[in-house]
Amino acid sequence: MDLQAIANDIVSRMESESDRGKVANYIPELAHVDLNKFGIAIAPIEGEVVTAGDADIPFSIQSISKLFALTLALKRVGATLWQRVGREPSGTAFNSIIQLENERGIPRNPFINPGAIVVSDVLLEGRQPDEALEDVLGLCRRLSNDETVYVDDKVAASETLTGDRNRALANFMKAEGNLREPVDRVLEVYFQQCAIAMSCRQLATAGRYLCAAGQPAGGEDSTVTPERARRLNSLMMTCGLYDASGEFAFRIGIPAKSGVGGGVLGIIPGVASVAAWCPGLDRNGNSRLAIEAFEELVRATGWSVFGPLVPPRRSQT
Ligand SMILES: NC(=O)CC[C@H](N)C(=O)O
Repeated sequence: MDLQAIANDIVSRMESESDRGKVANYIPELAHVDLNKFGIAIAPIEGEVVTAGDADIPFSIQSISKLFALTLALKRVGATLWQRVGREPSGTAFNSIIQLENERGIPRNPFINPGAIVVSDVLLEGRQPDEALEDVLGLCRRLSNDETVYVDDKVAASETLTGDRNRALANFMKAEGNLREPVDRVLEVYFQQCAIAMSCRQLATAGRYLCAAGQPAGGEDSTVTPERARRLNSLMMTCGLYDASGEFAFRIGIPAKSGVGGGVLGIIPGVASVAAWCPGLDRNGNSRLAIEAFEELVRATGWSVFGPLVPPRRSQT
């Protein structure tokens, strides 16, 4: 299979797309990013990473960081985490408040904002915010094999200024007894981890730990056991794209995690890790063109955990 030709083809199709969605502007610093950017990187479990388009430009990974933070929190406290965070799709927006009150401060899953804020609390317990952040940043650097991965301070400052909704979620959980550390310190960790910047190449390389766990190519990496990788993948499948997770599973059929910076990381277990990026979002806060790119990719490669996608017959189009 010529992955380079497939990636090039996806980039040229995306270049001609006129409906590119809208950049996230509730975090003002993200509103400056150029809508015309598009990149894709495919990291097979063995061999060279294939890239096309703007695959080496770092972007704000935002909620994709929730995956790395969750990986570390599970290492820290194991399955006890599930007493404080659920494992069900939320069916609501990632920053919804209403469900949290109905469910007494226990977030539905670790990939919506309140769930990730609990995860930040777990990472912070017993240490300083910069130590907890170093843990997440260090994991991103180690997995991507690139020490240049950094926190974009402007994005972190921008979200700290405008993050009142997240403050509301965190204060409510504190009132319900589901946060142990002070709200400001928990959010300091959360806002900064969301502001980690990575390129598609770095992100796809990092995602290999989830597609290679238990495979010979997984080698000695002890980031996750094969069992935990399977569970993280299943959470990505059911909750990784918020309220659009069902639609993504229906159309594309691989575990994935999105962020409002416009990135999507997708895992094809045992095969490859893929990152796509275009900053324009759809109404659910997922990148419009990154999702299209994944659809093109699984159609061209047959990669889907539910079996190959067959190109539609002419009569059906
Ligand atoms: N969906 C996202 O990427 C949301 C992350 C963003 N930092 C927020 O808290 O709103």
